[in-house]
Formats: sequence, structure tokens, C-alpha cells
Amino acid sequence: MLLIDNFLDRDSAERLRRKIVDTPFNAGSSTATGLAARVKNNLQMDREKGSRILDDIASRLMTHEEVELYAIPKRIAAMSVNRYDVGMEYGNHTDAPIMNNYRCDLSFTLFLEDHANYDGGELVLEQEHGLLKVKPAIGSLFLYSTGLIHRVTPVTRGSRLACVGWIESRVRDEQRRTVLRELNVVHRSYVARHGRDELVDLLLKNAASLMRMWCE
Ligand SMILES: O=C(O)CCC(=O)C(=O)O
Ligand SMILES: [Fe+2]
Repeated sequence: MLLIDNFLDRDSAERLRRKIVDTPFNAGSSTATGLAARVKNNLQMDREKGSRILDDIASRLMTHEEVELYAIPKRIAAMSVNRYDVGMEYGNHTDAPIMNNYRCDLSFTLFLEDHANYDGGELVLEQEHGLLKVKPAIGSLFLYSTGLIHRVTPVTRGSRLACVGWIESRVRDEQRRTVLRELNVVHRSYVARHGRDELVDLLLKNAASLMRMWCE
């Protein structure tokens, strides 16, 4: 998982938030499938009326350097902007593995409300080593493996606004993505210290081979 706390600077996040607030919202349960529909109690921005907003977030995501390195994104399988008012929550669930015919490897939440403006509304993930609670500042992006069980706790004051979405990666296996990312770190650190030499060429050759072997 990865938290990028300045994915959007405060001004851009605020501007985006104001555009979203002016767009109509519908009941969120209409877009959940199976068991998730029973535990989902939130509001969802109208997909058609908010399509420019979703496109804008998608293009920022697909071109963000840290997202590119971490997720190796191929495309975004689905996205929505959700609002949780007082009493709303999304109980424990796992996100669907396939959306719109695309595989979902990573889930993300872009936080679009200042965390001082609402109570509750934490994103809670069940991990091997216990629970992880996520409630960062406005403009933060959190990425996590789609297979994890997670929930959004009830909002008890104010409203929680966030954009959520699912990424199909070019490299479906998380361990392989880690290898590629860390080779990139080795490459950059080595060049910074020693400049470019024949070892760098060898490293890049092998990193490229791994990418070709693993990418889809
Ligand atoms: O709003 C969030 O942080 C996550 C919501 C969620 O789990 C979902 O929409 O599937
Ligand atoms: Fe979810």
C-alpha cells in the first residue's frame, strides 16, 4: 500500500471539491453488486453529470510519477466519487475482482474533504498484522491491493467526500511490481552516486527483460 499525501495540492483539491459539491448525487447502493450492496450506505456523484470531473482525476492519476512506479497502471477499471453524510458507512467487504471487464489489481481512495471537517469515516483495512486506519488530509491518495477486506466507519459529524477507483496494472503480481520498483530505486541511486557506466546498462537491460516477461 502507498499513501501519497500531496497527490493534489490543497488549492487544486479545494477547487475539485467545490465542483463536486455542485454536481448531483444518487444512492450508492445502486452500483454495488452482491453482498456489498447490503453493507453500502453512501451517496454517489452522478456519473454522467460528473464525467468531466472523473476524467480529470483519471488523467492526473495515470500520469503521476509515484502512481506509475507503484501501480504500473494499464487502465482504470472503474471510478466514482462518494459522499458519506452523518450515519452513513460502508461495512466490511472485498471489492469486485473484475469491473467493466477489466481486472482490478489496486484500489484507491482520493480524499476530498479536510479531515478536520468530519468525525468517523475512516478507511479501515484488515491486514495480516492487524487493522490499518487511514484518514489523511484533503488531496491525499491512498492505494492498496484490491483483495483486502476493508470498510468505511460511520460518519458521526460532517461529510466525508472521496473519489474511489480500481486500477488494472500491467503487472498483476504485487511481488513482481515490488521487484520492478526497487530496481528503479537502485538504478536512480546508483546513477546519482557513480554516474552512468556499464553496470547501469546491464541493470536496465535486465529490468527491461523482467518488464517484458511480466507485463500484460
Ligand atoms: O471511500 C473509501 O475510502 C473506500 C470505499 C470503498 O470501500 C468502496 O467504495 O468500495
Ligand atoms: Fe471497497
